[in-house]
Amino acid sequence: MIRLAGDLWLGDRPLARGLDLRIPPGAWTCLLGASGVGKSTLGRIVAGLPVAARFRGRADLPPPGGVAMLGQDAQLLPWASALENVVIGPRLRGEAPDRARARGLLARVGLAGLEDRRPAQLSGGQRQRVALARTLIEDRPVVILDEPFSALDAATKAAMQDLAADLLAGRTVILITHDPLEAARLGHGAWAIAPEATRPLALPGGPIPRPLDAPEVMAAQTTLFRELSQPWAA
Ligand SMILES: Nc1ncnc2c1ncn2[C@@H]1O[C@H](COP(=O)(O)OP(=O)(O)OP(=O)(O)O)[C@@H](O)[C@H]1O
Repeated sequence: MIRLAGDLWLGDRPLARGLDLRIPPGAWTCLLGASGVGKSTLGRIVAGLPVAARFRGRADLPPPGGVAMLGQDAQLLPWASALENVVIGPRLRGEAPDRARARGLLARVGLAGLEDRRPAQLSGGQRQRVALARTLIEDRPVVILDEPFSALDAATKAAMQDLAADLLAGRTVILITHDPLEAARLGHGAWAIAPEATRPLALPGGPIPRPLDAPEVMAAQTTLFRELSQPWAA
């Protein structure tokens, strides 16, 4: 279980106090909360990446090298093909890239035949799928998704959510999102992070991805939206 219990500070200013995040293994946990409260920072702390903020408290984190991260912007190298972008991690580490596996992953994300395209020759959704394949090739037990679908149109977003739920099944996933519907579809658990406290949010049960139009998903979306719009009761 990944756990962060304590306070997050930026210089002499508290960002989020009273954090008590528990992230169970093998499940999807969503982090929601106002812009600037520190969600991406928490994701980066779990990933062992540098952050501007300081965390004070108890941190049970995955072992180094155990985390892969996918952000809102695919951050692909513009001059490299889709295939070369997928193998960029091994190449940067000086390892022999497994291009056959990269091709297989591109096929799994629906990009067979587009391996040689540059990012500028792909749609936004296709670029995010390349980034998802790049995340998958790392084969890490913990995956952090930092608003990975937020720039996509509604239909592409739903398709990417389905794909990610399928391909990341069984892993520990932290999904940072502003979208209550996304949390209602994909979360096994969810936390609302606010400056003064963190609290668990109620989600529907059952397997993910939950259907967009399931009554319990639509009801959860409304409840989450209301909860996140309320002034915080610490
Ligand atoms: N490199 C940096 N240097 C200084 N301050 C930073 C840096 N990166 C982030 N911050 C600040 O840290 C705080 C938390 O940022 P973070 O990106 O974690 O928030 P967030 O909750 O993910 O926001 P959003 O939902 O808008 O993405 C913000 O106030 C931000 O301005």
